[in-house]
Parts: sequence; C-alpha cells; structure tokens
Amino acid sequence: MKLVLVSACALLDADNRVLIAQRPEGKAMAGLWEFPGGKVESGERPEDSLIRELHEELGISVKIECLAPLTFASHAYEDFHLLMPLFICRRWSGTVTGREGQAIKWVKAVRLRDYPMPAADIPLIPHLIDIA
Ligand SMILES: Nc1nc2c([nH]c(=O)n2[C@@H]2O[C@H](COP(=O)(O)OP(=O)(O)OP(=O)(O)O)[C@@H](O)[C@H]2O)c(=O)[nH]1
Repeated sequence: MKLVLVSACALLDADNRVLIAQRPEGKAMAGLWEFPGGKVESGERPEDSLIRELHEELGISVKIECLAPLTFASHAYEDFHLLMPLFICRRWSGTVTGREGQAIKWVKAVRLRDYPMPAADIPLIPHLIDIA
C-alpha cells in the first residue's frame, strides 16, 4: 500500500477556536471539513510544506517556530495509507482567507463533531478538545 505523508495544521485563535476548511467540489472527499495542509513533496520538510500550503490556501505567513507538533493520524484508506502529522499554530501574520474558493470556519473543538470530516481526522478531535 502506498504511504502518503500529509502535513496538517490546527490554527487556533485567541478563543481557542480551530480553523477548518471545506474540500471543494471535484476533489476526492469533496464537502468534508479538514485541517489546512497538504502532501509533503519529496525533499521537503513537513514544516516547510505546511508553511507553503498555509500561504497558498489561506494567505497567511507562519514562522517555523510557531508550529508545535500535537499528534498524528495514521489511517488506512482504500487506496493509500495516510500518515498525517498535526501541528498547532497560534501565531501568524496576515488575515486568514479561503484563497482557493474553499469555505472556512472557526469552531470550538467540542463542536468539531458537528462537521463531517475525513475518517483519518476523527481520532484527532479529542486531542484538540484537551488543549482547548
Ligand atoms: N489537508 C488535509 N488533508 C487531509 C486531512 N484528512 C485527510 O484524510 N486528508 C487527506 O490527505 C490528502 C491531502 O492531500 P492534498 O489536499 O494535498 O491533495 P488533494 O486531495 O487536494 O489532491 P492533489 O493534490 O493530488 O490534487 C487527501 O487525500 C486528503 O483527503 C486533513 O485534515 N487535512
């Protein structure tokens, strides 16, 4: 089975709300809410890949020292195995904007279960509730 490495980030605002973004129509798992991030390209560090994706997807600049590891997801999808480190970040510059037409929402960690998320993300929710 192919192993796919994806870096993801839980951005937290001053009220400890978490940012989720909705996967656009036409993509795999369209409509589901996920943490911003994306595939780590070969030769790239997971942190650098995440910083690049946060800029592309949300228009914000994040410094590497503002990313802290929280936990990870390891999930067998039908066609690949996902390994996804989840970082948290409380400091960035710029205004969070859905730059690729994706809907975004700030939600309390205890409300995350109200939003359909990819299967790999479900076990991550309690970790976010713990730090809220
Ligand atoms: N960014 C992100 N991806 C997630 C999460 N949970 C999860 O299962 N994934 C999966 O991890 C992969 C992330 O890849 P991606 O966003 O870079 O790529 P993509 O599906 O847009 O495809 P493409 O870049 O090949 O067009 C997808 O298969 C996505 O469904 C999550 O919370 N955030």
